[in-house]
Amino acid sequence: NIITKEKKVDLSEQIKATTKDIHVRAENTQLMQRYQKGQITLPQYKILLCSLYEIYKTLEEQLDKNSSHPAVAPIYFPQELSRMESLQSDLEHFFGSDWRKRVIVSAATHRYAERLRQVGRESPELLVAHAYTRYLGDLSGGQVLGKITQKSLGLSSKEGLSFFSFPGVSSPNRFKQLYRSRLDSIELTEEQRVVLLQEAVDAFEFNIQVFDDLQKMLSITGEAVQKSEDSLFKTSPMIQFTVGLCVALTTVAMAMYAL
Ligand code: HEM
Repeated sequence: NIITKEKKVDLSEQIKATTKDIHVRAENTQLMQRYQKGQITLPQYKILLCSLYEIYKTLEEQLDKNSSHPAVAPIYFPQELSRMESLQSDLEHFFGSDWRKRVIVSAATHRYAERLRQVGRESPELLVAHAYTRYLGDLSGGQVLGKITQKSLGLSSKEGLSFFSFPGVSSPNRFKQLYRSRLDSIELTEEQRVVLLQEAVDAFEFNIQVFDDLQKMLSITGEAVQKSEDSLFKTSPMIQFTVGLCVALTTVAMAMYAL
């Protein structure tokens, strides 16, 4: 009828408006704050790369599998956007040729990847929300983050930073425009649209949890190093008890032997 045929709000505008608040939350996570201040260290960056690898590997596997799905096809740009290979070469740069054995992934990253697989299996149109959240982010704030990373890590060349460069995209702004027009061309029922917008918020939430997990892992690793240094001088109560027991038993045994 006439009412439903009235001009609909574009999906690209709706998705941006719906994720505005959670974007601010993502920017304000401790990890992103430290990042922006140029306080990211090499161990921190390496661990972030591991998570990004797991996320993009899964996202791109699911996009490839569903590339002819009517909702996915318009936003399927493997040549221009695919990050898997660039992450592989960055990981190889920082970890060496045995990088595959050294990739460690946090629990939140596993949950994110699990959601991507589930969506790919059960409702591929929701992959649009995930692709939007990562790729448009990379083409926006990601460009500034690339420069910050190079500076923070004191890298003289672009080596190890291929994640941030998109050789197939000559103008990120123009590409973002194209991407938005493709988003707007996707046909969705009203219900699918509502669910997709929520999935975009969830996609940001998954990213926030990954950042929080990494932040925790890093402070624990920091503390763990400190603790293991301390423990060279302090023995645990259990060991103290065991040593005490051995001494006591030896004393008793020696006393019995002497008798
Ligand atoms: C330090 C952290 C971040 C900074 C400084 C930052 C900055 C920006 C900036 C300047 C834009 C362009 C806004 C515009 O074109 O109007 C943008 C867009 C975007 N960012 Fe971020 N961002 C950060 C983190 C993130 C994270 C963690 C995600 C998601 C994982 C994300 C996802 C996006 C998306 C999807 C867009 C496109 C919005 C649209 O045009 O529809 N950003 N960001």
